[in-house]
Amino acid sequence: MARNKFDIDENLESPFDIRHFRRALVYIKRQKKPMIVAFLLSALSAAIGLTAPLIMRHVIDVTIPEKDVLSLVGWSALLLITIVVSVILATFRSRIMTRVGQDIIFDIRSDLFKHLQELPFKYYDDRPQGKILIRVVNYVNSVSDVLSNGIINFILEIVNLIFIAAFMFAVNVKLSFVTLAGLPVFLAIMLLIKNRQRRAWQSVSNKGSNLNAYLQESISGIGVTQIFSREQRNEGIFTRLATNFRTEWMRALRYNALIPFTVDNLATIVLSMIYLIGLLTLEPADVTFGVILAMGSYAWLFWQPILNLSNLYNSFINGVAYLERIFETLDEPVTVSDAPEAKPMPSIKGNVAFDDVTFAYDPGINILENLSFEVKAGESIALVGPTGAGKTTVVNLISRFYNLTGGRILIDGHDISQVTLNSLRSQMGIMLQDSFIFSGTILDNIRYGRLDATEEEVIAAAKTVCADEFIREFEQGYLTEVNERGSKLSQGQRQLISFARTLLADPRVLILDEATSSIDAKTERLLQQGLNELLKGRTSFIIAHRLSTVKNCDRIMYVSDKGIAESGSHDELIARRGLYYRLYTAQKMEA
Ligand SMILES: Nc1ncnc2c1ncn2[C@@H]1O[C@H](COP(=O)(O)OP(=O)(O)OP(=O)(O)O)[C@@H](O)[C@H]1O
Repeated sequence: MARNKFDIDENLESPFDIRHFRRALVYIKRQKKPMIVAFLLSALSAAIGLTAPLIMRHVIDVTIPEKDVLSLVGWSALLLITIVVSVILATFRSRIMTRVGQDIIFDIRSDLFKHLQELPFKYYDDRPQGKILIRVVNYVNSVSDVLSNGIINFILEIVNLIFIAAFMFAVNVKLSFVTLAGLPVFLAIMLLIKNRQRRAWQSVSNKGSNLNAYLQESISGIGVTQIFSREQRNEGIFTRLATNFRTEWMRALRYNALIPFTVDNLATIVLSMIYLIGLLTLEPADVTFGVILAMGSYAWLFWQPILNLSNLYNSFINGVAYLERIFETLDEPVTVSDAPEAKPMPSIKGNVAFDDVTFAYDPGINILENLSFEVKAGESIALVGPTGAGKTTVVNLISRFYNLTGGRILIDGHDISQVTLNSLRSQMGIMLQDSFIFSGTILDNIRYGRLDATEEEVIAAAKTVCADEFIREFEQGYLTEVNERGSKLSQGQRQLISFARTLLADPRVLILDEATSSIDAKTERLLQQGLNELLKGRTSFIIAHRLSTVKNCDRIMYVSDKGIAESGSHDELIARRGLYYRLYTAQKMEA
């Protein structure tokens, strides 16, 4: 399914599945104690609140006719106390539940983040980042309230309803049945709109997800947008997505608004019926004026939990749809993971062998086919060749970022699919063209390579790769704060920092994918000395379009036609006058 586009809706049409909700109990169970306390506080607060109509009935039927002022003051004071106590209890409950909600958010987000960190490149290749982000941020926010307050309120409203019904029947049975008569009408209306309402909210979440994905993509690509003056066009796309979102939101709200509208009208009709029937049967029967007033209050109170329950039902429906997305992410298989019997990779010497390797990103479209070669420890290998030939793919496979379609890759004779990922990758150093800089200081960024490195070691690494000089030119030197993606730094400076980071990690196998492409020729010459130091005794794979960078490598492999078309030293390949020769002479002529 094409998911990797901002305007393709995610599929949210699966029917309401209570299993997602049951699975969420894991998170709820961890909050059992505070939730029980909160529930008891709420129940107590609600029960106290329900005594008000009884007090009113007594005051109207007994205290006022007797003109007992002292008693009236006493009852008024009691009424006030019930209100104050009820408010205090509700405040405590609200505090507890805010905490519970945040703890649930924390737990789900931690699980999601941990899983996202383990998911293979393939997962990220297939979907826009914005759609991943909205799951971790917005969807988790949305379900937390349903899983915490939602559950408590649901139980509470049911209990509330039972309490109110009990009080109501205790006061007058006949008028209680008049109140209940509105229920079947309400249920029929709910049944009529529930599916449409659910689909409307699913659509809102889809449009929100699309909007988020586009926003994220636009912010990341703002440079390209401005270069190509695409602002107006992008605004058009954004307006379309935002309009879709607004339209769906308004549609969903119309369904939502139908519920209070129905409840209010039914409650008013029921209330009128109570007054009408009550007045018609007023004394000498069992109905007093106080009873009619109390029943009116209870009838009004009775419809409140029903309104709340229908709103909660709506939240549950949405919550389950969000839970589905969250669990789908958590269930996303970690396809690149440790084999059941995986052993740690022993200290790597650096012999690398491809044994009949075939690889496809998408089934049926092989990028590499039956590729075999051997590299001795300490050898430096250059991978050159046309764009899209598969050079990056070759080096990504050495670090096992993807699983092979066929064949094996061996390091020092160990099949890399049979060793633990951590032990393998921690001994590899990978530097990409787009050197990622994290928000923090330059020091932190270099130290990312080895967290326990001392400041001296960080500086030494920076010196080796010729980064020390420019870092010291910043006012704050190594403590200069850089933004996420390193927007304060030039592309070349980012590459140098990332070089220092890799050097610090002291890897046995080094992979440089266009790592020096943004460094000027003068700095590159300087860096070359450091690089020679860095390469000594390590196996290295260097991808570079600028052939002058890789001339001195022990071996140059020309990647094309799903394999290695030519392989040899620079001099050998020049003498052969083949593909490499043509590429080299073409570059020389350009220069
Ligand atoms: N994540 C991916 N999903 C599907 N196909 C991909 C993916 N990444 C790369 N490819 C395809 O695999 C082929 C090899 O890509 P690769 O990046 O290895 O080429 P390359 O030789 O490193 O190219 P360049 O010199 O442009 O960096 C290309 O045809 C590309 O379209």
